[in-house]
Amino acid sequence: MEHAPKAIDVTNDVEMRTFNFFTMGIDGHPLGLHLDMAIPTILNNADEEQQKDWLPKAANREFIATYAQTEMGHGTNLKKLETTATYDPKTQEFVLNSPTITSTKWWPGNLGKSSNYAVVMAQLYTQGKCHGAHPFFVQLRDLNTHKPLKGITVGDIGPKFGMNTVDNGFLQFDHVRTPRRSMFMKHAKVLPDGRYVPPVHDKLNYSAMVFIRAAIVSGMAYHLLVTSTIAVRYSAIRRQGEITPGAGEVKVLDYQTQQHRIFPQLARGLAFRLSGQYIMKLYTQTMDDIRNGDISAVPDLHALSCGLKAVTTHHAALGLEQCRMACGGHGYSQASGFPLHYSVAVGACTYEGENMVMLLQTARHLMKIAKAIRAGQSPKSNKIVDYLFHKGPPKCLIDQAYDTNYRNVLESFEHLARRQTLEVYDKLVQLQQQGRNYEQAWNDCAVELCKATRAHVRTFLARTFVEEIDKISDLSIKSVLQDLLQLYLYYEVTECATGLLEDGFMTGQQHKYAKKKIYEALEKIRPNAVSIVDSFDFQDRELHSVLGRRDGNVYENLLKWAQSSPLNKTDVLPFHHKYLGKMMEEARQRSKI
Ligand SMILES: CCCCCCCC/C=C\CCCCCCCCCC(=O)SCCNC(=O)CCNC(=O)[C@H](O)C(C)(C)COP(=O)(O)OP(=O)(O)OC[C@H]1O[C@@H](n2cnc3c(N)ncnc32)[C@H](O)[C@@H]1OP(=O)(O)O
Ligand SMILES: Cc1cc2nc3c(=O)[nH]c(=O)nc-3n(C[C@H](O)[C@H](O)[C@H](O)COP(=O)(O)OP(=O)(O)OC[C@H]3O[C@@H](n4cnc5c(N)ncnc54)[C@H](O)[C@@H]3O)c2cc1C
Repeated sequence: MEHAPKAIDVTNDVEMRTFNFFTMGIDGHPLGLHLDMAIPTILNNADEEQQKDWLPKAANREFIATYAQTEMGHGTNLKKLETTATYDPKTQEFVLNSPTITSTKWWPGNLGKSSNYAVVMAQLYTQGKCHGAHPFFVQLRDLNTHKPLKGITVGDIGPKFGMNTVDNGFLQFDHVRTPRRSMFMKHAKVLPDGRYVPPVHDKLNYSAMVFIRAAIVSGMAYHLLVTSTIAVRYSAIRRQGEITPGAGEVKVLDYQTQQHRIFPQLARGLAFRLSGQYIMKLYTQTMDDIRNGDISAVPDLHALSCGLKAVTTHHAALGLEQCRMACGGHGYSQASGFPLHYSVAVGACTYEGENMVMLLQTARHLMKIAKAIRAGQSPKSNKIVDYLFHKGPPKCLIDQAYDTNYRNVLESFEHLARRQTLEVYDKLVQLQQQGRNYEQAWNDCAVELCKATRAHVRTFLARTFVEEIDKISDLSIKSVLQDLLQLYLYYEVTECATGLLEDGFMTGQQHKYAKKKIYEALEKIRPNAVSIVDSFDFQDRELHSVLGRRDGNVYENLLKWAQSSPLNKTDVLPFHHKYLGKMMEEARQRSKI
């Protein structure tokens, strides 16, 4: 038939994701971990033969797999995972075991009820020696009955803060045997006789985590752009109060405070989107390099993905909350769509590496660079960190008339990142000279180390935003985006003003100048705000929001939404006369006596 709907191609990743997303919503679905973590693990950690066997079946959804790493007792410190996989050369099998309560796998998405396979991270023992955590591809449930296999205890961990459409689960192994070839063998291997062959880089097993950290950056852009769309649209129909007495009530979007609350979230959403594209490209390139035997970019990718993940999830959480509050009372209703987006987005501050831990990972990388700088070494043509080696201007120049492509603003961010990085490095060295060991000194500097990472990530986000806008050739689009860029950059200057003022780099006057540029940008963005968010072309079913409806018919639909609540199916609730009615009747009778 000419107009028959085309079937979804389940082997097409983008098509599948879009389909899942529209049919099952944003708070997760049974295939989430299968698509986002299990398949990437197969792609990057299975050897050729394993891929040939597992990948087509995974793409075709002949099984559903999850990523089971975190345990009840350990999520961050992977060295202390307790699940063991002990090789038995006699049978050429691994024996998987959960020796303690705290070794119970806990949290993996879709593990509870949906998955019948899992990528399981377990401490690998062979020939009496532990080689650290390695991934294994393990069948959990019978393919026909879906019952757990012998020796496996599996279930759901119960309701959570949000994402309750995902069956996050628990899992225990009681000496479960799995073939030798169920170990992912692209990097490390165990030979039939039990000899261990180490990988070229011992963190290559962690590539699925790196993938999600990179993906999260665009994910957070999505959440911010969606919620600022809701807030802008609602603020453009909500009228309350007057700016000019007697001139009638204004749209709340006309208040400067409202613009200052919402527009920076829009600008950050765009910034995250552009950096999200950058880091995904870097991820793909690095994985290609690894396939060709070049692992040199692995530390850079790890450092950038950890820092971006931590900063963007934190800012998304704060930004979403601003959008909610900008919608007043109705923002607190589920009809706004905010509770759903908020509870999904804040999960990302924790999963895939707790944010502080991620900031500190990037800081490790920064400290190596600081060491090289202090040793007088030259930069190594690394676009992301080379600026740290260069001396910038001694004073801030943001208020100079000629600031081609915001060079002066970028140099301010660079100055702060450089100063913070070198200062905390010097402190680390000094503490060690005073007798602290490295780990103690590190802990004493941890807050400042996190600040160094944030300053570095801010520099990266800002530079990427400037460079990407510069590439746009359509002048009408460019000019609108330049307004958002202006807002973004000066907003970030004020956000880190303490650091810029602290060493006298920026003056109080320049701080005032940055604020002036923010207010100027808000004014320029206001007339285009609704068109900007409309241009994202989100469908109403994506926003899940009565307030953010594209047609702006908020009030009549809010009433319909409330009337359709299950509580309103009957005028009088069935148990009214049994409890509250009875209570009031008895009270009335008593007061008559
Ligand atoms: C259009 C739709 C949009 C909708 C919106 C969607 C929004 C979201 C978008 C996408 C999300 C998809 C949904 C996903 C659902 C949720 C999934 C959640 C899954 C999980 O949470 S899985 C579990 C994640 N767990 C963790 O992240 C654990 C955190 N811990 C670690 O990573 C590590 O242990 C550590 C980094 C803390 C330290 O590692 P460790 O092994 O102990 O190593 P060290 O000895 O400390 O370090 C040695 C050395 O190695 C370096 N290193 C560590 N990790 C890596 C790595 N991955 N790559 C490269 N190098 C690494 C480390 O820095 C050290 O380096 P150095 O010695 O300094 O040189
Ligand atoms: C919604 C959701 C989905 C998840 N999905 C999965 C999944 O599919 N698969 C899976 O395997 N796991 C999953 N997880 C688990 C998740 O990856 C971990 O919870 C996360 O990595 C944090 O680890 P933790 O719980 O051990 O936190 P902890 O490490 O116990 O964190 C507690 C506090 O200690 C601090 N802390 C810990 N170590 C350090 C340190 N070295 N330095 C400074 N501070 C430190 C942290 O900053 C934090 O403030 C999921 C979690 C959530 C919330």
